[in-house]
Amino acid sequence: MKISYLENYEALSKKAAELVKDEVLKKSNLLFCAATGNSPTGMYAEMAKSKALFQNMTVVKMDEWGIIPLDHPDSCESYLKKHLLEPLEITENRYITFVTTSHLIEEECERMENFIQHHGPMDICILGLGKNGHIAFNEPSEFLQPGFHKAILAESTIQHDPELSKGSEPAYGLCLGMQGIMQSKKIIFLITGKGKQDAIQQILERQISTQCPASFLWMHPNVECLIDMSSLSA
Ligand SMILES: O=C(O)[C@H](O)[C@@H](O)[C@H](O)[C@H](O)COP(=O)(O)O
Repeated sequence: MKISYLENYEALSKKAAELVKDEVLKKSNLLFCAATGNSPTGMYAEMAKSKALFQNMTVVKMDEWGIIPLDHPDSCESYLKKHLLEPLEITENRYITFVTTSHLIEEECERMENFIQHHGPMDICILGLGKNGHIAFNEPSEFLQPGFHKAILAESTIQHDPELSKGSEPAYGLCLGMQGIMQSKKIIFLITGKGKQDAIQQILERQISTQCPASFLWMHPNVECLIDMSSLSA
């Protein structure tokens, strides 16, 4: 994992967008797996300034909350539409998505896993760091899951949106598994935001543990980890 320290969020966003631009110039039809959340928002805005470069890129949604519908303003779907698909003019046929409705979970996980097996691996996978060390919704646990799966969300993850706890079953999400992440050709790992010092420290200790799924990124040969220095003390 190559670690770069950036002065602030803006610098991190610019650097991350530059890294993607370098890749799209080498291969225009990138398969781009997109995280949501605060970490990549600035990076996507930077990419939108050069949207002509991304005419052939296919975007894959990395994860989605259960319980809330896709058209809910807090869904990953709504986020991607607003921050990535519309600004970059990614057409419907270049966007791979899924629903999280309870009776379709198994089917959707299988469909996404098949997509990855047939069209993958991802050329670029964008990851953010959860406060508890999660990547996508791969939460700290005794075991991690390789495939696209339903994940029961940790308490710190649910705090993102109280609506997620409204259903009759534990709050869940669907997400790309550890194998899909680890097989990506390049990973851009964005570390920014408050309350992440413990997770950052665990990563920097270079000890690989299922209790910090992000620590597995040390085993990947091509990870650009960008750390916003303000998150080291926030
Ligand atoms: O939101 C997602 O798509 C990811 O599943 C999630 O892993 C996220 O990257 C982290 O929780 C960090 O979230 P922030 O970027 O909002 O800090």
